[in-house]
Amino acid sequence: MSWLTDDEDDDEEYSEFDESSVKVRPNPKGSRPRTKTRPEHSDAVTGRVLAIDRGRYLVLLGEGTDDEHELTAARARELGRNAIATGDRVDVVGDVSGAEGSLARIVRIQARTTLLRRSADDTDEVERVIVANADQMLIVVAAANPEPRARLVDRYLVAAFDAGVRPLLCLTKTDLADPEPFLKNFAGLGVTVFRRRADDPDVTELRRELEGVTTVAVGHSGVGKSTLVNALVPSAHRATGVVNVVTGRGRHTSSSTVSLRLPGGGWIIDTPGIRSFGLGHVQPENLLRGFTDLAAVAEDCPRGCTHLPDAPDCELNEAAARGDLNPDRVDSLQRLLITLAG
Ligand SMILES: Nc1nc2c(ncn2[C@@H]2O[C@H](COP(=O)(O)OP(=O)(O)OP(=O)(O)O)[C@@H](O)[C@H]2O)c(=O)[nH]1
Ligand SMILES: [Zn+2]
Repeated sequence: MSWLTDDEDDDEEYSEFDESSVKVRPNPKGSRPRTKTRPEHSDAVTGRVLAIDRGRYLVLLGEGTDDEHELTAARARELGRNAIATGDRVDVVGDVSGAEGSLARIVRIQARTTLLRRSADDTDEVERVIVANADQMLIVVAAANPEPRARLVDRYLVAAFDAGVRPLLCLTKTDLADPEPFLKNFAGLGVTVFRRRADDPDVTELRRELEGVTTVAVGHSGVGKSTLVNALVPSAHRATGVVNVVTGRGRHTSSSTVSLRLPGGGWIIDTPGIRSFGLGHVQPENLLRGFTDLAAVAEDCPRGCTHLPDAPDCELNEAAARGDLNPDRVDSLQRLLITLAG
């Protein structure tokens, strides 16, 4: 069990092994090593972190080449407390053969395109990195059993927009309930929505949206995320053996974050159910990044404008009132801002 499971106690259990607990830094690039004495490691090779378990990193080298192979690595001391996340591109030295029993060393983390984080709770400024370099976040929600909660989806959306990751919404178990009333909550967001039922094997549409990019799948336990991932990646059961490669022990796969290659190219990173998705590290202004149309208008807002419905002279509210902006869209942003404030 790991910190990403649905059980908070496990969070503690894992934390002893978890090196991804770092203080918030205003500059995400601050996570790159900056020691003057850093050796060059000119022989280092770059790979993709597929999975992490107890201080061991499963790294894919030579991706897409004839020499593609996995290896297990530990972090070099010089990385200090800089967190390495699944999806990170890392520079590796030492025995990079991937041979049985070999252990390489990660000496550098390459600059990230995106970084998905969470805090333990909303007041906590200690953040944990969940996934690096994801292009998209597939938010999986069941139409019923468990009942969908707009607030939880809002929180995922906030995290995605903050991270600069494109959110997608997938409603599962549509055989159990009509998802449309729930989906009305998100109408103004312009998020692409997929509807799924496990008795329909066709995932072509969703697969097309995931091809060639890296998507992190998130969802509360029991929503049918594993069922969905297995439909997307038919060999997932074999491939999720990566966790066993890392630990050398049998371990239930859905208790750790794993990277799975999609048949048409691209990656899906499956995270176990996350119960708490603290947003203590998110700056409200960062949310606007996901709303480029609104961000342009908000440039004319007074300094420090909250953009909430009662904000004086807020250009978003005024433009919506004038009919220059879609009020649904402004509402959606405001709901997320309220989520963050509340
Ligand atoms: N009726 C119905 N049941 C489904 C559907 N998809 C999944 N289920 C069932 O829902 C339950 C949970 O599915 P999982 O795929 O294990 O859910 P999960 O989100 O991966 O849950 P964790 O493994 O706890 O993270 C299982 O009993 C599935 O058979 C669906 O489309 N319709
Ligand atoms: Zn404003």
